[in-house]
Amino acid sequence: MKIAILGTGYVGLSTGVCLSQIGHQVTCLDINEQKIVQLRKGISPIYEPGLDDLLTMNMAAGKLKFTTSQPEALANAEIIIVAVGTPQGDDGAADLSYLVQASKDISSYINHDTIIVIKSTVPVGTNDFIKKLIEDYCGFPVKMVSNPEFLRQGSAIDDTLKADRIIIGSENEEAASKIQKMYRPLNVEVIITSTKSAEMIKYASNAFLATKISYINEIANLCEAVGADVQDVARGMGKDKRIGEEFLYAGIGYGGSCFPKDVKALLHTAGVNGVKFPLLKETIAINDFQREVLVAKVLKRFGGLKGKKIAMLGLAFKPETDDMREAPSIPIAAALTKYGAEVVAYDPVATDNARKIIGDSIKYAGSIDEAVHEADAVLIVTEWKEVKSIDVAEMLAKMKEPIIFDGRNCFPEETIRACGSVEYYPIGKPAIII
Ligand SMILES: NC(=O)C1=CN([C@@H]2O[C@H](COP(=O)(O)OP(=O)(O)OC[C@H]3O[C@@H](n4cnc5c(N)ncnc54)[C@H](O)[C@@H]3O)[C@@H](O)[C@H]2O)C=CC1
Ligand SMILES: O=C(O)[C@H]1O[C@H](OP(=O)(O)OP(=O)(O)OC[C@H]2O[C@@H](n3ccc(=O)[nH]c3=O)[C@H](O)[C@@H]2O)[C@H](O)[C@@H](O)[C@@H]1O
Repeated sequence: MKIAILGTGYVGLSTGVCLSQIGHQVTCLDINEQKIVQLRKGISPIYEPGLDDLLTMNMAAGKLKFTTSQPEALANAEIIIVAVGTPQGDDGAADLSYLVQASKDISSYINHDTIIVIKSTVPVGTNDFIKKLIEDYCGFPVKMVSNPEFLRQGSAIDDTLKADRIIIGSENEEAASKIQKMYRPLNVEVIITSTKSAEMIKYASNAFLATKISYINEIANLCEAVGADVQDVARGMGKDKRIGEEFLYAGIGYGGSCFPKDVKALLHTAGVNGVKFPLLKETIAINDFQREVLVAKVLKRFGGLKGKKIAMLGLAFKPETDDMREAPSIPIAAALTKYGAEVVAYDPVATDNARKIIGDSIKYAGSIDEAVHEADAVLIVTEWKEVKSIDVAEMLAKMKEPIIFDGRNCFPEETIRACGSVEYYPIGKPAIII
């Protein structure tokens, strides 16, 4: 099938690469010329494991193209997939301005048979609104499909090729069946719903996962108060199939480009529809609180931070990505510097992006060794493999004081105990002070 995709962010690019991989002819369109120039050279603008190989392979096979030209991408496309950003607006609602512009862009190039697929995360009712907008413009009925995306950054390709489910929301049977056919080579379970239910499935899923994280973070705080171990508790809970083992990792709160904005957008949708949804308000409040627990522990341990060198290991909002959007490292760096600490951070891939957001208020190291050299304490912010596989004893030997605040519970108790003299402050379990 001939497919055009608007947007070459995480979603547009991963979708484009995977759809070309399963035999479709895909043209990705972006308004960002710089991204397209890079992509045409086979260089991905994002760090995503497995993406580069599929990108170059499918480009070389002539199945995947990149352009800034609307006629080139849109004129002959049977299916147009919209994967532009829907960031958080000032009032918490999703900002649909990119989507509206993209829809106007599409309007000039479609015919009666073109199927328009909205993959961006959009509030309930948006597909109907976009359908009307396009129809007002082009003057004939259009076929719309809501097809929300569930990939995670860092495992986008695997999540797309081996998805748990594909949601197809449409009031048009023919369009739904064509999109089902488009995905058939993936051999993934398809659930067909109304467009409104499909839109809701996306927000309900993200908000549920965010709530699960806030729940385990609250349990972690309680574990600390009563002397239990949240990792044991999560393991014990997770074995119950009704609960599940995933998303029970206590830490320093959820970040990223989606959970924070999507929970707020769902709360906004609830509000405008007269539903209070106090649970979501608590999910957000707990997450805000959780982002401060690590710094609170540092302050409790040191009193003031003037003259203290603090090493931060990890900046990205999670491992295997260079994305810094809503990363917990941002408020943590701000708080540490506010209290007078000299902060030296290390991240394997997110440093350039971090510099754009955090700026020069902290220093950036080129290695873990450089970051921890003569540090008064280390803060573990992102659980990169490189961080988890540190030789802890060796690291402690390079520091001024052997003190670790671990926001991601990276090290087993035996590893820490084997280090000799150490102060280790994890999340949701007793501190180890030897
Ligand atoms: N990042 C993620 O892991 C996931 C994101 N989503 C949702 O998917 C959507 C896209 O997310 P990302 O890929 O992260 O966004 P992004 O912000 O990284 O990329 C969006 C791209 O769209 C381009 N764009 C904007 N207007 C355009 C237009 N008129 N024509 C062509 N291109 C245009 C931008 O230049 C940009 O390159 C959002 O609604 C997001 O909530 C859903 C699942 C996962
Ligand atoms: O809509 C989206 O954009 C995507 O949002 C999340 O994916 P992503 O943000 O890439 O990353 P996650 O792995 O879900 O992690 C989100 C945040 O939660 C945190 N987290 C995750 C799991 C956990 O157990 N504990 C925890 O603190 C992570 O550190 C990270 O900050 C969802 O997992 C995807 O299904 C969804 O498609």
